Amino acid sequence: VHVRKTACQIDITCCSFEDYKLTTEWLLNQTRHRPKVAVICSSGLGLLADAASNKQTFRYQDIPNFPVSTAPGHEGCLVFGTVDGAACVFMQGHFHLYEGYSLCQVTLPVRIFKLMGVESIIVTNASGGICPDFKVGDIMIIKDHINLPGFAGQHPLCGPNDERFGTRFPSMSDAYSKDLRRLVSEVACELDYSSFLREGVYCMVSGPNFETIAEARMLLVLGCDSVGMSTVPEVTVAKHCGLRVLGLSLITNMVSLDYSREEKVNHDDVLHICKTRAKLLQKLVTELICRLQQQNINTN
Ligand SMILES: O=P(O)(O)O[C@@H]1C[C@H](O)[C@@H](CO)O1
Ligand SMILES: Nc1nc2[nH]cnc2c(=O)[nH]1
Repeated sequence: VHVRKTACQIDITCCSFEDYKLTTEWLLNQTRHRPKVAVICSSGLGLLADAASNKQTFRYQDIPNFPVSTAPGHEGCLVFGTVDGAACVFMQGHFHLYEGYSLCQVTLPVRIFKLMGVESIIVTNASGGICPDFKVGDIMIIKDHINLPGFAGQHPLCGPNDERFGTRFPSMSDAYSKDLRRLVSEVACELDYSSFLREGVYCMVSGPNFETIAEARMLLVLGCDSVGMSTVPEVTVAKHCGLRVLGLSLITNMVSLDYSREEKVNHDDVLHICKTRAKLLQKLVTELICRLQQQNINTN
């Protein structure tokens, strides 16, 4: 892991291809699992890994080059296991800009998954609802995103491009796989989730503060349906290296658009809603992985 200067002379920590390879080989030497699906579990959603069997767990602090989770509600464990015979890897907790990590560190696991042979990645997060039709507890399939830090140069692909991962100028017009979105909506309908299933645009802000009312109003005008502090860097890097991406966002609070509203959002409430909805999300993600596995069997 190296420290280098960006064009504006900010020190950023970044990784070389050899760093990614070293961590990948270290993990592959410790486990027999060869996952095709990776799941990033956000704040309070580590439980998504509980449905896996034959589990093997590594603490982030024990994995070479891995950052450690400092955000409350993030267990900081990498869990390998099988779901309905499909080998998967789950990140129980992920990394955020507001923790002081560079976007290279935030996205490091995604490139390791790629080198391991992962093909599809399911990214989850907790977010605040901007769309007035949304309700707390809704599950939003991410259709698209707005990379607000990226507009200001905080972008995980800034710096020298390594062609072994992907092209210098990747397209992001189809960042979230249409097939996976269709499949997850079918699964959600069968599970009778339609009354709280949404689809929309997720906007990333750096955090760590929640939005001012003026910022929330601006996000509404910009076409955002929900806002959070993660996901976009991981998705951008996943898309860059050719992974199929599905994003699921749990609406944990409604963002205030009104100066007269007294209610204030806080992280404990976010974690509480995650806890109450984690089982539902777990069922959805597990069923989706089973379907992907069946499709694989049928197409091979
Ligand atoms: O890890 P995610 O993005 O799901 O967590 C959200 C954003 C902040 O980390 C935190 C705010 O409560 O929840
Ligand atoms: N930025 C932001 N992140 C969140 N994560 C969960 N809720 C929120 C929210 O209201 N705003």
